[in-house]
Amino acid sequence: MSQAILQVRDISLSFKGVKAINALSFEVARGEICALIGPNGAGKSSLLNVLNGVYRFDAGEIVFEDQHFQRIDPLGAARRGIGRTFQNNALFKKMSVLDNILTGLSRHMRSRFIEQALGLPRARREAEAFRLRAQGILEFLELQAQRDVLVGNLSYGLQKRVELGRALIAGPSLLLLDEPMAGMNAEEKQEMARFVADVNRDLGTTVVLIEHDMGVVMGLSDHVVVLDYGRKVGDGTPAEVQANPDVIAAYLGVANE
Ligand SMILES: Nc1ncnc2c1ncn2[C@@H]1O[C@H](COP(=O)(O)OP(=O)(O)OP(=O)(O)O)[C@@H](O)[C@H]1O
Repeated sequence: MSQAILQVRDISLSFKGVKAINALSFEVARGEICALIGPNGAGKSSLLNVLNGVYRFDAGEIVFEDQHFQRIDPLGAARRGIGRTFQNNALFKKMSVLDNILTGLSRHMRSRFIEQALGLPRARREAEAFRLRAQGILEFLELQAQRDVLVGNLSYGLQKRVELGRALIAGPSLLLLDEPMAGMNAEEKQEMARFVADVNRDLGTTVVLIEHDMGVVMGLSDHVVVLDYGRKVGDGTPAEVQANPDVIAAYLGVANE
């Protein structure tokens, strides 16, 4: 088993001639928290969409768990252990917290719809196992008290936590988080950072996250990759990246203006 859980090799992606990602290569070590940073339009979300199979890349390859891919599809990515949350959360507001978390398993069900509808034994056993897993996630994320609350009635910070739970229930080995702290107040950010660190440490999940708050990035990540116009302009520890003149010019300088 290689040290790197993920290798991005020379990946390019264009939209009608606009290069969103340009010959990008970097590695994510197993067990680390890797932050992707860069100005708006740098290609960060596009990269997450490439990694979980939503966008088809034009060139290069992805190596995940030592397997080489020239193409990834969303179902295949989910089944191989790549989980994902989105920038604008896509929860079901009129469903309970528990049911929202259970929707994270829809791609992993073995029993067929007809077996579920008829309540056949395999479907019943599967449903029970999934409920137990959901219960474990609720406890881990300290959401037991909100188990039956409709998601639309929760605070924004708690909704983001439910979204994390929905991604976690499938037991991903690699979790992609698209701005998990966006729009949060300082307290909510701190709380979410704690949960991301707990997921990484206690569940052993490798995390790749996009984040704009430099304080959060520097405190939480083991590794930072900096993008600008679809290219990599920095790659190293938070301290190395902070001291890199190209990064300061491309991003940190701009952010500090
Ligand atoms: N579906 C799409 N169709 C056309 N162009 C797109 C699409 N998605 C992204 N782009 C373009 O690709 C480039 C990279 O965008 P992307 O959203 O990946 O950047 P980002 O770093 O995530 O930015 P932000 O921080 O604003 O979310 C931009 O020029 C964007 O306009």
